[in-house]
Amino acid sequence: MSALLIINIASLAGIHAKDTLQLKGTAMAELPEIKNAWLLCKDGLIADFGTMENIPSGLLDSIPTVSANGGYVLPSWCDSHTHVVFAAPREEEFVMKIQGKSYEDIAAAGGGILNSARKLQIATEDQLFESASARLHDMILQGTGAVEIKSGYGLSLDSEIKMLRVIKRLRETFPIAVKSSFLAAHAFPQEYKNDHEGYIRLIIDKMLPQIAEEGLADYMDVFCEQGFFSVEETSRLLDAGAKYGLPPKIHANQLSVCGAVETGVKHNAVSVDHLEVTDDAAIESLAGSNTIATLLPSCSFYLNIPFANARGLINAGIPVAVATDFNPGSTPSGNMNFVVSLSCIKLRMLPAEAINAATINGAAAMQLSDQVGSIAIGKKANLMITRPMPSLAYLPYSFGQSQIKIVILNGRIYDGRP
Ligand SMILES: N=CN[C@@H](CCC(=O)O)C(=O)O
Ligand SMILES: [Zn+2]
Repeated sequence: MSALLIINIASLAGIHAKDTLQLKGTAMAELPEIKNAWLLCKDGLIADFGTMENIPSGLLDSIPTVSANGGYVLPSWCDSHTHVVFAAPREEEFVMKIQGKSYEDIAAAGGGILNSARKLQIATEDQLFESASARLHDMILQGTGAVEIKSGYGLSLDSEIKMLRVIKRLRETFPIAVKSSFLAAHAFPQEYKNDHEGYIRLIIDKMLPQIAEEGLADYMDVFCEQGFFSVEETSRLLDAGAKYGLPPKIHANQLSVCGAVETGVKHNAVSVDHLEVTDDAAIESLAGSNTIATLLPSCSFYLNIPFANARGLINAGIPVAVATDFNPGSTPSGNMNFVVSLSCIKLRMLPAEAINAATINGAAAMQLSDQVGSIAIGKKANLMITRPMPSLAYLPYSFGQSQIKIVILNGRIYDGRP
C-alpha cells in the first residue's frame, strides 16, 4: 500500500460529490472548499480529507507526510483539447502574423496545418515521442493531470497512424490519463485540394478501419470551417467515426459561422470546441443538449481573434470547459494557469467558474470526470499544492506566474521522471 498525507492546507478547494460529473449554470460558480484541511492519498486515490482540528489521531505518526505550508490544494487541471504531438514550431508564421497576415492567409499560402504536416511526415516516431514528452512534462509541472491529444498533422495513412502511436506511447509512459482524438480531417492535403471526395474516402475506407483495429483513438475530430471541412463533409465523417464507436469532439465556429456547432450537437458530440464566433444559433442548439462547450482563450489571445461568449453560454445553462489548444500554429502554449487567467480576464468568468471549467468540466469533456477533476473520496489523487495565497482569486489574478509548488499524481509527488 502506498500512502501520502497532506497537512496544513489553507484551503482544500474543488470538493464536489463523486457523482457530480459536470457543472452548468449557477453551479459553475460554486467551488466548495474546506479551510485549514488535510487530505490522505492511498493507493493513488483520495482516501479521506477533513479539517486539521479533527485529523484522526495516529494518522500523523504512521503515514509519510507533506505540509502544504498554508498553500491551497486543488484538483489537477484537465486539458481536454491539445495537439502536443508535432514535429517543429512555426515561429516564422508568428512573424508573418505580426506583419499583418491572417491565420487564413497563411494557411491558403501553404503554411499552417500543411506546413506542420510536411514536417511531421519526415519525422520519426521516436523524434515525435521525444519532443511531445518534453512538452507534456512541462505541462504536468504547470498542473495538468489529464490531457486529450489529437492527430491531424499526418494527413496520410502512415503519418496519422504514426501520430496516434506516439499518443499511445505517451499514455503508456506518463502517469496521467491521455485521451486520443483522430483528426485526419484537419485540412485537405495538397494532392487532394481539388479532390475532397478522394481524401474523405481515404479517411473512411483506409484510415478509420486500421485505427479502430489497433484501438488507437477514443474520439473522432473534424475541423469544420470555411476552407477546411464543410458541414456536409463533417457529417459524413462523424457518421463514419460513429460506426467504429468513436464519439465526436469537433473544432467548431473558430473563424466563422457555418453550422459547425449545430452539426456537432446533431451527432451528439461530447464537446464542440473553440466557439470564438458564438452566434445565437450555436447557443440555442447547445442548450438542452448533452454537448459541452470547450473554450480555448489562449487561441483567441495568440491569433488576435474574438473571445468566445462564455457568459452567454453559461447563462444559457451550457456546461463550459476551458483547455489550452496547445499547437504550433494557433496556440504555442500548454499552460493551463494562463488559460484560467484568460478565462477570467477575457471570457469574464469568475475565478470559481474558470477553475471548474478547467477541472471537472474539462474532465467531463474527456469522459473522465468519474475519475479526475474534483476532490472526492475514491477519485484519483491528482492534485496541485500552491504557494500560500491570500485567496483563490489570487491564482488567476497573478497571470503569467505559476503559483504551483508541488504536483501530486496518483498520490505521489511528481518528480519529473516519467
Ligand atoms: N483550428 C484547427 N486546429 C488548430 C490549429 C492547427 C494549426 O494551426 O496547426 C486549432 O485548434 O487552433
Ligand atoms: Zn485544436
